[in-house]
Amino acid sequence: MRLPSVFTDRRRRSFIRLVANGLLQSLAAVATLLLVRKAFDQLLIHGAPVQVKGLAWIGLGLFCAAAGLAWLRMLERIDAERMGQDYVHHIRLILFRSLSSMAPRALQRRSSGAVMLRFVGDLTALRNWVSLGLARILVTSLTSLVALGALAVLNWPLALAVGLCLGLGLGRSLGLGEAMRRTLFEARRRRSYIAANINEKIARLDVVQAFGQVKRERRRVARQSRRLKRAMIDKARAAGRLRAVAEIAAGAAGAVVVLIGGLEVAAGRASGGTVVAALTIVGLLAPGVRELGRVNEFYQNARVSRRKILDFLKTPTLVKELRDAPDLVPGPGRLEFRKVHLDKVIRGFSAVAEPGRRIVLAGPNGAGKSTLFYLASRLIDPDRGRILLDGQDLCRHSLNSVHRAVGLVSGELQLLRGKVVKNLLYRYPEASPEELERVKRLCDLEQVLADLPEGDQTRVLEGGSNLSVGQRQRIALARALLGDPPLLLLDEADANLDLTAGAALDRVLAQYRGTVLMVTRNPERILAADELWYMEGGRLLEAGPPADLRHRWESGEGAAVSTDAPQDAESQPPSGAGGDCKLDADFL
Ligand SMILES: Nc1ncnc2c1ncn2[C@@H]1O[C@H](COP(=O)(O)OP(=O)(O)OP(=O)(O)O)[C@@H](O)[C@H]1O
Repeated sequence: MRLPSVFTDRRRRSFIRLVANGLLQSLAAVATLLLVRKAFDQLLIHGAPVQVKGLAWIGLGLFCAAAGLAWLRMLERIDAERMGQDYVHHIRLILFRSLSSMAPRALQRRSSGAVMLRFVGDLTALRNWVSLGLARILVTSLTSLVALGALAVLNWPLALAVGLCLGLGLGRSLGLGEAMRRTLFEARRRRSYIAANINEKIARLDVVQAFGQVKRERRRVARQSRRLKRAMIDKARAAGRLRAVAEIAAGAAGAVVVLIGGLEVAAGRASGGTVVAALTIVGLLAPGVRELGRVNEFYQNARVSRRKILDFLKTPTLVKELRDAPDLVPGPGRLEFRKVHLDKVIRGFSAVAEPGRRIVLAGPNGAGKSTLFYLASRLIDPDRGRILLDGQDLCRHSLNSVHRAVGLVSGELQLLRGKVVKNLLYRYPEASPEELERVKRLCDLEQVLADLPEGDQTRVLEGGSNLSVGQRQRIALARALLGDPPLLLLDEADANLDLTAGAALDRVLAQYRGTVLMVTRNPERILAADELWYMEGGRLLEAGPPADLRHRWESGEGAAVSTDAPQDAESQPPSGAGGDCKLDADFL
């Protein structure tokens, strides 16, 4: 994978403008060179009367050249920023496209602080390199080459000496690049650690306080901050060295002009005006050369950022969207798992949920229930096997159409910042007002909304933190039901509901026409279901009407795998858990 080139699309225009700008700046520098030389050689001859009119014209010319240079540098800055910002905008969209198609579990492997650094720190580094680095190199090298060329026409030893000083300075600063890169890398590593830690503590401050670990966390941040401080100072030291080299190069260029210029004048090969003009040129080029010292810093920074961004873009998506995949056509909601495997979490799971059935998924912690929901809602694709909704393989249809067909409620899917109504409509923004009203009625949301200060216009904070857990769950349930998907997945959606809210959920279960797969710990709801699938270690061990299973388990009968769908060899319960296994009926 590669990042797009800087010089493509609209940025090419900025680049061409920068080249033209550099050439015009060179002309202004050459004009300055010639005017200064003329002033000192022809008009200010020692002992001759001062030619005020001629001097006035030269003064005006110098002013125009300086004003022109100032204007060109202003335009240079704007074009350079445009080129940098356009590039960063492009990369930001690539990053977000990649982020938004990542499976949540793949993203969770990275800390959110580190992910934020890709969007903030790394993009700033790329922008600095393009706007302040590349553009500066372009304009400064053009101006320097043309100005030194003009000086060479007047006196080549002077031009050669100035060119050598500046060139050696540049070479030395490039030589310091490796040390600069090392310190940059360390500073970024330290910044990433502290960002990840603080980011986590912002989200989990309640955990820190509830367990009385405030002091310890402060000490940890102090330690990380001290290390970051040291790394940043090392980085500043390396950057300082680079700048010092550029300063020395600019200063040395001035000194050699005086030295070689003096020798050339003494030898009669150069006029005093040429030497003064050469000094003026060094003065004009010096700021650009000093900035070139920073360019290396920008370059090294951008190199590390580029690597980090590429590394982030390589994060496996866990979900592959086929090119031109057709949309899934919603049907009555028949869900079938066919020998599904996923990374030792789900092992040869096969089962069928017939349309309109209410199925409870049960099993101990870590059995793979939530993972199965992730698979059925295509937040992950299986390694092997197929999942079919109304006979259509989820993996072979467009992601959007699959997400439309499946409503998922899970503690993992929190509310987003914005109004309640925005959250309700999030899954199906084009829903009609009638559809929204239908779902509000179905979920008995009126009472929940009446309790909120501004009804459905109430602002929800990040994660819904200003709402009670039950209120959040009821809004999340309505969000999942909007658009009437044929399949509803409820992952402990009733975990925090009071009696009224629980009754509202039961009404939804009674009235909803599609198929429901749910994880619940509520015994009445389990017994009211049409079927119970019991799983352990990613395998389906038992399936059947809940009352039958309870009866068998209470009578101490061993559980045998029994489901409509055939189980493959790997999906058979391991010895001791299959024909002989004694399932714990406590959850009933
Ligand atoms: N975000 C994740 N990334 C990687 N693996 C995960 C992730 N979440 C869960 N797992 C793994 O998947 C396995 C099944 O977890 P899952 O959450 O599906 O179980 P569960 O049956 O829903 O458990 P519980 O009843 O505790 O919610 C676990 O062993 C866990 O290690």
